Amino acid sequence: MRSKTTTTQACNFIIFGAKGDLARRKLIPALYQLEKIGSIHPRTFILGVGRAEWDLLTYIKIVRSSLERFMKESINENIWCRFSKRFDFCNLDVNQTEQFVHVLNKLKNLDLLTINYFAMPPHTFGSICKGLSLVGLNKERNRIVIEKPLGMNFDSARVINSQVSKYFHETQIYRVDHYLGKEAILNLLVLRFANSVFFSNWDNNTIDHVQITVSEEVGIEGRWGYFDAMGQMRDMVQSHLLQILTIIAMSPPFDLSADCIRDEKVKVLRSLRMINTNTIHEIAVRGQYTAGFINGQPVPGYLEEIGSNKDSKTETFVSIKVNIDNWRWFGVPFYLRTGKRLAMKYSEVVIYFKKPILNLFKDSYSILPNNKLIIRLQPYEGIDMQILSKIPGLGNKNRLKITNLNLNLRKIFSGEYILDAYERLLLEVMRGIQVLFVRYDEIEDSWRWVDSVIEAWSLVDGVPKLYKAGTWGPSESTEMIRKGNHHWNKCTLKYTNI
Ligand SMILES: NC(=O)C1=CN([C@@H]2O[C@H](COP(=O)(O)OP(=O)(O)OC[C@H]3O[C@@H](n4cnc5c(N)ncnc54)[C@H](OP(=O)(O)O)[C@@H]3O)[C@@H](O)[C@H]2O)C=CC1
Ligand SMILES: O=C1O[C@H](COP(=O)(O)O)[C@@H](O)[C@H](O)[C@H]1O
Repeated sequence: MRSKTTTTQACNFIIFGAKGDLARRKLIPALYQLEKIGSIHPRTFILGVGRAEWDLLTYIKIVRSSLERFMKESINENIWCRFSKRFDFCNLDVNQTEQFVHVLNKLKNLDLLTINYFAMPPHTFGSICKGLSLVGLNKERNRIVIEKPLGMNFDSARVINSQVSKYFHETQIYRVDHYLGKEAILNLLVLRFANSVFFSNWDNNTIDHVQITVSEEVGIEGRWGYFDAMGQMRDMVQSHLLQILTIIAMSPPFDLSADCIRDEKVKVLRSLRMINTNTIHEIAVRGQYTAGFINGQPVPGYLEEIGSNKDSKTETFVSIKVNIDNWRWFGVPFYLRTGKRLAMKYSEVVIYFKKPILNLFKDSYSILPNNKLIIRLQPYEGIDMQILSKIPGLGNKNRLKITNLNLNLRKIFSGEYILDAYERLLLEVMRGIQVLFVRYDEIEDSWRWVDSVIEAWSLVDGVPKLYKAGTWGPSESTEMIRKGNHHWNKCTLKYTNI
C-alpha cells in the first residue's frame, strides 16, 4: 500500500549543475520516485543546465545511468517512458549571464512556475540569480533552491544571502538542509506538539539534559578538498545538529506555517550561549580519526585519505555541551556529538528526564536512574521510552527493572511509503511550502554561534584529539560529559526489532 498521492502544480524544473554529483546522485533519483508515486504533474518539464556539450540523447543517457547507479531499485520501463520524456538539456556557462536567453528558449511553456535548483558551488549563485533576472525568471511565483554549505562563517553566509536576496524575495528562496526532509525529524513536531504528555513536560522543570548524536561510519569519501576546509563543526554541527536542536528546544509555534515555526527556531539560536577561550576546554572536544576498522574492514586514518595534506588539523569529530540561556532551558545542557568513522551509522536524540525527588526504592536502586525518551532518527526510525517497572513476584522487597516501551515506526506504518529526504524536499518545493527549509536568519544565527566555537579553538591550542576509526571518538569526549555528571547514552539497535 502507498500513501495517498500528493499532486503538485505543473512547473519548469531547472537543474543548474546537471552533470554534477548532487544532481545525479540525489535529484534525479528523487524526481524519478516522485514520478513513480504520481506526484509530478503531467505537464512538468525538467531542464538540465551545464557546461557539458551534450545533445538531448546524451543527457537522457546520463539521466538513465544516474538512476541505474544511484537508485536502490531497478528502473520500471513504464515509469521511465513517462519520466524520460520530460527532459531537455541546455549548454551554458552560468558566468555568461547574457546567455541565459538560451535557458528561456528551452522552456516550452512560459506560463508555468519555474523552480531553479542550484546544484552548483555557492560562488556561482550570484551569477545564476543575475542571469535569471535578466530573462525575467525571478518573477514572484518562481523559486530557487540552494544547498549547504551556505558559507563557511557568518560573513560569507551573509554574502550569499545578500547575493540571492538581491534578485529573489525570501518567500522564493528554499535553503536545503536535507535532515529536515527526514521522516523522523518531521515526526519530532508531532511528538512534541500533538502529545500532551510531552508537551507539558518539556522544560527545565522536568528535563535533566538532552543528548543529540549523529554518528557516521563513512570517512570523507574522496571529498578531501571540501571537507578539510570545513571540518565536522561547519559541515555537520552548523547545519544538521543545530537544526535538530532547534526543533527539540523551540517553544510551541501558534500554527504550522513556515514563518511561525522558523521564528521559534531562530529564538533558540539567539539564546545559545557563546563560547570563548575560557570555556572552550571544558565544554568542547574535537577529534580526528586514525586508521582502524569499520564493520571488520580496515580503513585508513584521516591523514592517509586520498588527497590528504598530511598535517591537517581539521576535526572529523565534535562533541560539545550547549547551553541555551532562555526561560525554558536555562540549566539544561544539550550535548551534541557527531563524527566520521565512528562505530556505527546511527542518529538519536535522548531526553533524560529528572529523577524523582525522593527515592522510595532504595532496596532496589540506591540512586534511581532517569527516565529516558530515545528518539531514533536513523536508521530504523522509532521511539523508545525507558521506565522503571516492578519485577513481578512475592517478597518483601520491591525489585525494579528498567523496561522499554518501544515504537518501531517503520513496522507500525509498514504499509506507508516513506519518502526519502530529497523526495520530500523536492515535493515541498513544488508545493510551495517552506516549513522544511531554512530561513536566512537561521543560517546567520547558527553561524554566529559556530564562529564563536571555531574562533575559541583557533585561539587556544590547534590540535584535535586522535581517535581510532570504529570507536565512539576520543576519550576526552567521555570525560567532557562525565564532568557534568552525565554519560553518553550507549547507542544500540537492540530495541528496534528490525
Ligand atoms: N553531492 C552531494 O551529495 C551534495 C552536494 N552539496 C552541495 O551542492 C553543490 C554541488 O555539489 P556537487 O554536485 O557535489 O558538485 P560537483 O562539482 O559534482 O558539481 C557541480 C556542477 O556545477 C557545474 N558548474 C560549475 N561552474 C559552472 C559554471 N560556471 N557554469 C555551469 N556549470 C558550472 C559543474 O559543471 P562542470 O561539470 O562543467 O564543471 C558541475 O556539473 C556544492 O555546493 C555542494 O557542496 C550539498 C549536499 C550534498
Ligand atoms: O550534509 C552532509 O551530510 C552527510 C550525512 O548525511 P546522512 O543523511 O547520510 O546522515 C555527511 O556525510 C556529509 O559530510 C555532509 O556534508
